[in-house]
This record gives sequence, structure tokens and C-alpha cells, in this order.
Amino acid sequence: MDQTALVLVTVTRRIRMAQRVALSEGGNKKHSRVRVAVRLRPFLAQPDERDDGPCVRGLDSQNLEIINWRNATESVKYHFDAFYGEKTTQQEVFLSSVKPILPHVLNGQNASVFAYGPTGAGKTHTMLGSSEQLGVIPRAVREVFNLVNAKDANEGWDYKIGMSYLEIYNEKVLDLLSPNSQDLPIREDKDKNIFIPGLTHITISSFSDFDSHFVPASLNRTTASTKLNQRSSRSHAVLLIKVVRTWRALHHRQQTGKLYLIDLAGSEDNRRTGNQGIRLKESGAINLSLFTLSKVVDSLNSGTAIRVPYRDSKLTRLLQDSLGGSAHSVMITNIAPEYKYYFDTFSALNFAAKSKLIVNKPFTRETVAPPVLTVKRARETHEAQESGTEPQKKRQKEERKTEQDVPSSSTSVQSLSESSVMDRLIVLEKLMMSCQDKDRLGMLKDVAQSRKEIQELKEKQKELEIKAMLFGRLAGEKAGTKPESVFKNTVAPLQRKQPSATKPSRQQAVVQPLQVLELQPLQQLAVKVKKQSVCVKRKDRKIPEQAEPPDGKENTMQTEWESRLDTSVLEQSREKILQVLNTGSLKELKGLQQIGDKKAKLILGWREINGRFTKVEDLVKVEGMTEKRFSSFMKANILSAMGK
Ligand SMILES: Nc1ncnc2c1ncn2[C@@H]1O[C@H](COP(=O)(O)OP(=O)(O)OP(=O)(O)O)[C@@H](O)[C@H]1O
Repeated sequence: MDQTALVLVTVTRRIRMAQRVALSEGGNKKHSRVRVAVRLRPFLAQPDERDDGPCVRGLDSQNLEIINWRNATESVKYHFDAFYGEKTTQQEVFLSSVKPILPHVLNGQNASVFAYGPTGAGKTHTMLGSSEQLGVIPRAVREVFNLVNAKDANEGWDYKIGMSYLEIYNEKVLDLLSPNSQDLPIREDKDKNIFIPGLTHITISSFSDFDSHFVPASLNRTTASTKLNQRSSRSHAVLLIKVVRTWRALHHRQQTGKLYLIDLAGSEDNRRTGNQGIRLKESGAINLSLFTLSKVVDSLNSGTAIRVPYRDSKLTRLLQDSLGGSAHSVMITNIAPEYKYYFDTFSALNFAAKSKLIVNKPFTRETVAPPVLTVKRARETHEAQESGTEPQKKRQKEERKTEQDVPSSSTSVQSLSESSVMDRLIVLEKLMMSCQDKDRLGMLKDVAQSRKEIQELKEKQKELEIKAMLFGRLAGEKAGTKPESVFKNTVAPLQRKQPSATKPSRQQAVVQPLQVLELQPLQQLAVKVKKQSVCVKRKDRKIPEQAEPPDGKENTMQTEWESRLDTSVLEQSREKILQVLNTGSLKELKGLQQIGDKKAKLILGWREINGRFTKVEDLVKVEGMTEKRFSSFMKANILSAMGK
């Protein structure tokens, strides 16, 4: 072996070793991220669907939002490597997402571009396009030729471009360049390269050469009409552009770069496609392979998967060396804006977002509900309550109950009703948060003030209860009855059951504790006389309350009760009652014991016609005021004043 031959052998060995290292590194590196772009096609709905508007819209060149099905006042936002709106041209899609990865193919690396999405969302339009609007495939092939032609001949490499074209239909690999062929096997060589023995491979010398093979082969692709797309792709169409470059000085030094351009069949919801029989079978295969593709993409991007499930479908098996590893992959997810595609779009976006798990939080929800919507909803509910029928009201009542029963924000949103309650709470919370500091301070002050007033009222009530009890005990002692323990009832005053009108308790008979917001004239009197000695004979009997007793059911009063009171106290009380009768407003009159709204109005009417009451006994001149009622009225009011 001469010197030159020895050098050549050594160089060749080194190159092979370097290639093996590169391959093994590429083989182990299973975490290359798939670049994800989303393309929204224009609104193509029927005239009667136009009013619905779109269910999804772009926010900027990377973000979009879709209405949240759980709550129409919310949207779910997604972030992608790129977002292309309805007006984005074919050229813009190609330039930003596909063109940048093509030079790698000339350097012996693999790349893949695939269009994913629901049926009818624009995958074929994106990948193939039309003669006026060329899609990714023709543009990419032309660009590969441009790149090769632009190579400097002095670099030392010779390039050869070839093509294969196949479809995966019902999990069978069919050669579109040789339509009569049978299902072809997929194999893997010792360097982990995927290849299909028997697949037609044609060398192409120019773009027009490519076109002459590609266009007729495309017609061999299995398509059919479904409810959602008149010419729906029923298979995954895979175009393989292979670029082999050979080192001119050393012919057995070769590098092969593969570019897969794939128009996937649409993910389908067969309830909507109306598929039956053969179409249903096709659909099952399509959905299965897309599901496997999603698992592969998912495990590649999670970076933790021990085994990427390439072998679970023909599609992923074929893409094994072009997805992950050192390959450059772009997924263009096509979506449609119409409401009828809503759930397909939602799941396509979730699949696409899964491909970007590391940078995405696909399920993060933001309330964009403008507060006005919530207010409107509240107003509608109120109006419905006002005008609602009984069953409606019952339902609303039950709904309110459910809302109150919502446990806590930690229980995840599981039902629509729960979610709407949560949503409203969130909106409310946001409203609170967005309040000006000044307003919040004011609100807090109001709350503190109310708390203080409640506490004062509670204390006042306690005081009155004790007074009433002492008063009752005193009266009992006078009558020779056994005194009752002050602590007999251990229930807190505010928790006590209020006595009914027919069964008043003895201790509570003469007090109306929670009416003491303002000191009524008789109460002012009570303050004055509270230190004076009171001598009241108390007997077990019904003492009327403020409510007007019905006719004929008046309580029997002891006639001699007045004689047992201190005369000066009695006189003062009578004067005060007369004063209220003559000058009291409707409210003040109603503040008297046994004077309700009706009677207070009758007193005012009497005053209007007859002027002043000369003495309290004149009250019997008022309509409905009998002697018995008057007597009962006087006793209740004088005793009430004493109790305070
Ligand atoms: N960006 C777009 N601009 C204009 N028209 C579009 C666009 N995207 C899609 N279309 C039109 O929408 C219709 C459906 O698109 P296409 O056939 O590409 O859907 P597909 O996703 O490939 O469906 P399938 O999976 O059923 O094959 C076609 O008439 C196509 O021309």
C-alpha cells in the first residue's frame, strides 16, 4: 500500500468514526423540541352560521385565545412558536416556519414538516395549496433546489436530489409513485436509519421534474367526501425529499439528509363527520395514528420518557429518524374559526400545546369576563325572581342554595354551576382588588362601624334582658311566688327563639330590646324613673305585645293594677303617653306598645279632624279602640316604660 492510499484509509476511518459518534449522539438525544405553529384559516361558514362569529382568535404573532367551554365569559390562552391569522399568506408561513430548517437537509441532517389539525381546517391548503397559492411542499422543494444550485462548486460536494411519495392508509404503506404496489414494510438499518424496501425513489433534476412526478402521484391519494370536507384526505401523505451529497475527492464519503413533508389526515369526530362503514374504519386508523403521534411528540418534549412509542403506528415508525434526535421538526397545527369546529379546535390546540409543555401552561384560565356581564347576569336573575313563576322561583332558590353550598376554591371546578359560582367569585375578588385604595379603606371603615354597632346592640339587649328578669323576679316575690333563676336559660340572648304572640314568656313580656335604636319618649321617661321604687303586683297572665290583638281576644287585665304603682310615676307616664298621642309622628306612635301601623294611622287621622287629645282616655274615641283595649294599651305602655 503506497503512502497516498494509507492516508486515504486513515482519513476514511476517521470520518466513519466521526459519523458513528454523531449518529450515536443523535440517537441518544431524544429531546429535541418540535417547533409548533398554529394557523387559523378564514371563516368559511354557511351564511346562516355567520352570526355566531369565531370561537377562536389571534392575539399577536405568538398568542391566541379560544372561548372556554366551561364558561363563555372566559377564554383559554395559548402561546406558540408562531401564530398565523386568517390573513397570513402562504409565503409568510413558508418563510418563517419552513425555510429556516431546509439548509440542515443539505448538511446530511433530517427534517420534517407536518400539518396537523381537524378535518377541513386547512392542512392540504397549507401543505399543497393551489396553483395560485403554492403551499409548503412546492415552495420547500423549490428552495432545496435553490440552495443546492447556490452551492459553490469549489466546496467539493456533489448533490443529488431524489423523491419518494407514499401514503399511509388504514395502517398500510402505499407507494403513490407506483399505485399498484402492495403494503410496504418499514425497516431500520444498523445506523438507525429508517427505510422502506421496494419504495420507488426517483432522482429529480429540477423543480419542474419534481412537479411532473408529484402532481399525477397526488391524484392517487385516497380522498373522499365527508360531511365536513368535500375532498377530505383519508390518508397521511408523506413526501420524502432525499438530498445525498458526495465528497468529490472521496466518492464513498456520502451524507444523506431527509426531508419529510407530510399532509396528515384530519383528526375526526365521527359524530360530526357522519362517517359510516369504510369511512368509519379509515377514521379509526387516522385517529389511532394521530394519537400515537401525539404521544411521541409528548414524550419527546417531556424529556423524561424512557421509551418513545414510535413503533405504535406506521406513521411514527416512519418518522422515527426525523422526529426527535438531531432532526428539525415543525408542526403546523391548522384550526378553523367556526363554532361547529369548537371541540376539534380545542383538542387540536391542546395537542399542539402539549408539544410545548416546557414553555406552555395550556390550561391556565384567565377571567376576561368584563364585570358588566356579571352585573347583567345578576340583574337578569333579579328580574327573573321578580317576575318568575313559582317553579322558577323554587329553582332559583335551589340554585342559590347550591351556590352557597360551594365548598371552597380548593375543590376544582367540576360542574358548570360550580364553575360559574367560582367564576363570579373570582370576578368579584378582582373587582375588590381593582377598587381604589380609598374605596377599600372606606369599605373597611364601614364594616368596622357596623361591627361596633352590632356589639353595642348586643350589650344593650343583654342589659335589658337582665332588667326584665329582675323585674319579673321582683314581681314574683311580691306575689309570693317562687323566684326563677336568672341563669335558668343558658342560651345566649341573640340565639334565643323569639316568643310567639300566643305564648309570650313572662320575662320577655314587657321588653322589646331590639327596638332601642332611638330613645322613644317613653324610654326617656323610663330612664328618669328607673331609680324610683316600683311596686307592681305581677301575676301569671298574658301580657300583650306590640302587635294589635284581634278583636274579641283581648287579654283580661287586672283592673286594680294602676293603684299599685307609685302615683307620680303613673302620672308622668300618662303625660308622656298623651304627649306622644298628640305630637308623635307615625313612627313614634308605632313605637308605643300595642299600636301597629293601622292604629297609628287612625290616631293621626283622628288628630287631623279633631285636634289634640285632652286626656289619654280620649283614645277610646279613635275607631276600634275599645275600653278594654285602652286599658290593655295603658298597662303595656306604662309597664314597658318601667322595664326600661
Ligand atoms: N388559509 C386559507 N385560506 C383560504 N382558504 C383556506 C385556507 N385554509 C383552508 N382553506 C380552504 O378550506 C377548505 C378546507 O381546507 P383543506 O382541504 O385544506 O382542509 P384539510 O384540513 O386538509 O381537510 P382534510 O383533513 O379533511 O383533508 C378548502 O376549500 C381550502 O381551500
